[in-house]
Amino acid sequence: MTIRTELDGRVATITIDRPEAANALDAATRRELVGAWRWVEETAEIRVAVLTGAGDRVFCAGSDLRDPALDDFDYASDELFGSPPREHFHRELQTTKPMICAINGHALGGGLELALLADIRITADHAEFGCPEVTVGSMPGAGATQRLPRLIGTSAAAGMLLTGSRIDATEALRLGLVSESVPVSGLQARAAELAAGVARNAPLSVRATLRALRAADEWPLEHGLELERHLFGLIRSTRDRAEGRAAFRERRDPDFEGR
Ligand SMILES: CCCCCCCCCCCCC[C@H](O)CC(=O)SCCNC(=O)CCNC(=O)[C@H](O)C(C)(C)COP(=O)(O)OP(=O)(O)OC[C@H]1O[C@@H](n2cnc3c(N)ncnc32)[C@H](O)[C@@H]1OP(=O)(O)O
Repeated sequence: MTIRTELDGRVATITIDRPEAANALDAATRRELVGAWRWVEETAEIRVAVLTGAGDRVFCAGSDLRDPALDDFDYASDELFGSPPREHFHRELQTTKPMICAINGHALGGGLELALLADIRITADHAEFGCPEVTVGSMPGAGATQRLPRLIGTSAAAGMLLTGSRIDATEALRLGLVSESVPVSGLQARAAELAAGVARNAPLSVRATLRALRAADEWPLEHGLELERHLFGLIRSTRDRAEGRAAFRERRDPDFEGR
């Protein structure tokens, strides 16, 4: 097993555990990672997930350049990614629950692309970020060409993707690629604090907010506002909204049940 999963109350942690290979993603690890993603999605008590890597040097070095099984890997035909049809395979790469990425070191290629799937990214301050695919005759294949420019701007993304150059944690913070940069010794504790801050909130409210938030990257403003209005209407009728208002009036902590 090269993907470790842990559950602490309502917080799941997924760890890429191949430090001897810079946490690179060979075929087996990819399959285990998809399985972990699905576990998060299907486990009712999980309200938020943290994705991180083993060790304190590399988060993930991307695709395993030494795995012969990947030499002619084709997403379209692979039973893992080929269905649903290729054009939707990226939908497989996101859960409906919030994902925090605790970037414990260098995030390169597919490793950066995994981090881009998260909703909140915090990094160790020694980490470097890049997509070196073009330097090894490949190209980003798990979303960087679409997600990175939306996050940091086309010019900054082009500078990284076309040269294969890396940026450090300070630059990643300045560009908004990450929201926080901390010493690696405090990274997991900070990720756990953020995760707890999400897990204590009304789960339906969090998931509705996340759904609308994710649309902001892809939808025209008017459509996004319409989605927000629609979701707001649904949340208005939940038991948890009534509980939240009652708890405020009675000066007590709310007891959210996710309904
Ligand atoms: C629902 C969710 C499911 C998600 C499933 C999967 C999602 C899709 C992800 C697939 C990826 C898509 C395609 C992707 O866009 C393409 C790529 O990623 S191409 C690969 C790009 N990466 C690189 O080029 C990084 C190369 N490595 C380095 O630059 C350095 O190794 C490092 C990472 C900066 C670390 O440097 P150091 O600390 O100095 O350590 P070493 O270099 O000595 O490495 C240690 C050890 O690890 C081995 N190693 C490093 N990188 C890789 C790698 N990419 N593949 C295989 N092995 C790697 C290195 O050889 C050393 O091994 P040793 O020699 O000690 O045996």
